[in-house]
Amino acid sequence: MSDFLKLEKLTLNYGGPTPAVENLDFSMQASELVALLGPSGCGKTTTMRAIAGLMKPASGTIMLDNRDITRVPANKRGVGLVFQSYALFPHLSVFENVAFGLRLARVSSADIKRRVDAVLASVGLSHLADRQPRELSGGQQQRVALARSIVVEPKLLLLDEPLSNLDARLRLEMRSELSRLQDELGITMIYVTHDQAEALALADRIIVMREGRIEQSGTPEDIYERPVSIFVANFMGFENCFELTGGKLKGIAPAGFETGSAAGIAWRPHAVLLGQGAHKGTVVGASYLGQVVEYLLSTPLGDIKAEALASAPRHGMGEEIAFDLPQAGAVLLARR
Ligand SMILES: Nc1ncnc2c1ncn2[C@@H]1O[C@H](COP(=O)(O)OP(=O)(O)OP(=O)(O)O)[C@@H](O)[C@H]1O
Repeated sequence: MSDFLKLEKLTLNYGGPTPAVENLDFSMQASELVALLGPSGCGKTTTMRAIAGLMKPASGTIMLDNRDITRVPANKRGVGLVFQSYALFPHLSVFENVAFGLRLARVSSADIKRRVDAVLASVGLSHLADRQPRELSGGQQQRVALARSIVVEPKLLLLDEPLSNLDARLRLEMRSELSRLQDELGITMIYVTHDQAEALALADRIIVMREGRIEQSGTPEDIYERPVSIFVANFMGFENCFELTGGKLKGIAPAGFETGSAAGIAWRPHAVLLGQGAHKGTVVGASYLGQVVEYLLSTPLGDIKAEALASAPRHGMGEEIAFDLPQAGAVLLARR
């Protein structure tokens, strides 16, 4: 299968001493949903701007559907963009907001009616077609923005933190809605987020970016279970990440397993065994999280976060507890 979108050695510069994005290579297939994940400032939005045609690359090429679009104007690329601020036209109804792009393209009134009705139905807004944006909730406005981008049938839809203005419940609702739309319509999408849970829930593939470069690319399972570096592990909730020197953690060889040439090792809080093991730590923090209590231990290895069932006997501040960092649940990290 040939690549639907292919970025080759893409370098993007705002004129500063270091490029915002450097030598980026990635490709995706039609109908794939790729999440671009990474901390603030790593170059996610900049990459999207370049794909959308809002920014000229310093070097490199962008191919979309077998066509070099590197120098094609934004409005001729067939790329749709949805930002976190949905910027609807305040004086137009929901229907007219969604119809806007089709009117510009001089689509016939009958076709506009058919296409807008279909898209409004698919985002569950048919009953609100005559409302003005100010009469809608944040989530509904975001759905109008989404409908407006989908209705023009872009080859590629770019979503830049589209849910970040919504409250937690709406985010969840919209997340499953996006997932359903993606399945139903098979739109090729790139989804920018710095929320790992959102990326895991939505994406076929995740690309983790760091300082303008790709740190790791893989399926959600790859990224969540097999991070390649301390950076990715930290980002994916391995809150106990340690550098290894000569296979040892602070001079101590992790008991019972080979660390080989790994540069780091990591455990999630739930993988740390509390109440038994060769290590000792002092409780310096405890947070009740509902199902579990998360303890922060001060230990000779550094701070350790460990979880215990909330139903288990609680540990008090200042208490010394034994703990184990077992092989099961540890990941070895090839890079820092
Ligand atoms: N208009 C601009 N002018 C100059 N530098 C910029 C501009 N926009 C972004 N940058 C810089 O480019 C780098 C990448 O920024 P970008 O907005 O792509 O990051 P991001 O990963 O999308 O971050 P966030 O999650 O905060 O949106 C950062 O170092 C940022 O400071």
